[in-house]
Amino acid sequence: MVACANQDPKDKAQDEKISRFLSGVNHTLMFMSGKGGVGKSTTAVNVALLLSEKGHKVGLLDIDIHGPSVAGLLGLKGMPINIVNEKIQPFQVNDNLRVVTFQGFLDNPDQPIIWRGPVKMGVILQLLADVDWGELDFLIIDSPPGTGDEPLTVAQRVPECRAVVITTPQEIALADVRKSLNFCKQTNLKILGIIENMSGFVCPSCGVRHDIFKTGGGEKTAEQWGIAFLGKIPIDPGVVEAGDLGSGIIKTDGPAKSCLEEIVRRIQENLDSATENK
Ligand SMILES: Nc1ncnc2c1ncn2[C@@H]1O[C@H](COP(=O)(O)OP(=O)(O)OP(=O)(O)O)[C@@H](O)[C@H]1O
Repeated sequence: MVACANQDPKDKAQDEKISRFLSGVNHTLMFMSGKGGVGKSTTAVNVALLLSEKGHKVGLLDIDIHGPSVAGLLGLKGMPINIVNEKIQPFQVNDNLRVVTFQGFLDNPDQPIIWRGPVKMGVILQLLADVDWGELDFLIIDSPPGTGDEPLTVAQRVPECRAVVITTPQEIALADVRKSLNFCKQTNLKILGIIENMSGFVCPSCGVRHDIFKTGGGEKTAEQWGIAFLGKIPIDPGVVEAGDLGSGIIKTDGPAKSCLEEIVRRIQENLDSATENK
């Protein structure tokens, strides 16, 4: 059930502000998942890094208020937030990648955020409306798992946004993904496609493949729902290492890197054909 309140005049002004601030952004993608821990932030961060390495201007916005991971995955823990003329200045990670995460506002990153919905929504709206992104080819939004205030705010306030849904292949994750897909339908959030993460593991010592969380569930779900399948990423210890070091998958040479490169290619292809068919 989607509980959408009637639009308040204040909302209209806020919406205008959001579209003004995002007017220089070509594509906005929200990375979502039904279940926690399926690798949504890892995928979002690495897709952003790979796009930026290809020369695209990329913004990465972490709207996971309770468990932000983007700063850690990029090795940026403790980065301060810079505000100039009341506009949040994104942190420059490389020539083409700029990042904003709520973590930058916290003095102590280990302090839990204990807020109710309206306060949280105010912060998310501020992260959408007050960041000085400038011109971007891609804005990638990393949302927390599930269908709460954070993805709902983006779905309602950023009409040009498209969802990229991450899942692992086993039924317990797919059951929650179906909720995410229904959420997209009910909020009219366009879906760019599904990514299946942690899809099989090839033992580096003996070369035998083990489908630890099964395989193919994300692809099958995409087929059943008539949604694009963007690709599979295997379990790769290099991904964990890159995440813990904050270095990004770009610096690894395991099997996940080539799969992510292929996924980035499909994301671009699908966006191009979506734009042509507009
Ligand atoms: N393909 C993979 N192979 C191995 N480990 C992975 C893979 N994808 C993600 N991981 C690891 O799984 C853990 C969880 O990943 P991540 O934080 O990206 O998940 P999430 O879905 O964003 O979680 P949250 O519920 O906090 O939003 C991390 O330690 C990450 O390194």
